[in-house]
Amino acid sequence: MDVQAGLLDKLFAAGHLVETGVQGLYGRSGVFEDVIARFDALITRLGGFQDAEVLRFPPAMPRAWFERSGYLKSFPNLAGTVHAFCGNDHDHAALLECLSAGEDWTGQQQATDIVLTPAACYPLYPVIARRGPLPAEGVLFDLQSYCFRREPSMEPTRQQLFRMREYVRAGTPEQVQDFREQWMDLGQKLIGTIGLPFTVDVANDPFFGRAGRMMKATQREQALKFELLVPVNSEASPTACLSFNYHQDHFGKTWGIETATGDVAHTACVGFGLERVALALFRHHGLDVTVWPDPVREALWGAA
Ligand SMILES: Nc1ncnc2c1ncn2[C@@H]1O[C@H](COP(=O)(O)OP(=O)(O)OP(=O)(O)O)[C@@H](O)[C@H]1O
Ligand SMILES: [Zn+2]
Repeated sequence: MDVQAGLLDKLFAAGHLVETGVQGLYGRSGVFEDVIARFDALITRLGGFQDAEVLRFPPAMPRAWFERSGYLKSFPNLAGTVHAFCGNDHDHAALLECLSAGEDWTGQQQATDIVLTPAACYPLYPVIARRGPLPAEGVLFDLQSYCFRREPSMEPTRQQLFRMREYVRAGTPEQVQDFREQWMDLGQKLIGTIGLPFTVDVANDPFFGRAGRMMKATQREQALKFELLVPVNSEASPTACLSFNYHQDHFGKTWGIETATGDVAHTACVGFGLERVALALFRHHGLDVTVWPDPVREALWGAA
């Protein structure tokens, strides 16, 4: 049974999400934002023992970094590029004419040197590489960004602009694998603390096209991606709220990141889908946060 066929409508009616007419592009209420901020802070408290370096990027990155990252090879359909008007007075007049005639005016737009960030960790790898070889203990970063993916959907959990909090580790294979193991435990503890039912399962990224089929199979065989899933839209297909990714030497090779001993660095990241966790909380504990179970309120807002 589809337990929450009307979840999106309920969220609109409660004012937690604000409709724009575009699927997956929503405004958020103050309460919704507060839930996100509290959950974000809970992650920080849980991860506080790690001494991660905090970095924040705007939700866009240099096109040159994006091109080199390999994203277009794997996910061309999800990418979002920033285009802008680069014309003269004549082109401006033509644009306005198209606009008022209800015709396509976007032919005037040209690609800029900026693209939208597809995952919070994408702008980080070139920055790590630029700093030179890693220290012997490796490095750990704390990131958060709005991310764009062109995947319009009626499911409130699949948005085109959403926030991802991440911890990203770079170092030796042992260091990054230990990190991922540790966060697979901590992630389950975290979601348990806020009273959500979950399962953890091996997963794959949505690699594009025929070549992508092979990559999906390999990723699963090698157990490079795990997801923590919570039923939100339906019990039958639970939603990935956290993901635990081991990239092996993919980004190390792409960006020339070296360990202290001169080997290609390995990387891993744990990603928290902030909107998805907030939506899971509303789905399971109700649309009114003041009546959420005491332990959940305590975990998010502290003791009353
Ligand atoms: N379209 C989206 N809307 C909201 N949150 C998302 C979306 N895509 C991913 N996320 C969140 O960001 C986290 C990290 O992104 P990741 O690339 O691992 O997701 P994903 O495996 O592509 O998700 P899915 O399999 O559902 O498409 C996910 O665990 C999820 O919580
Ligand atoms: Zn990542």
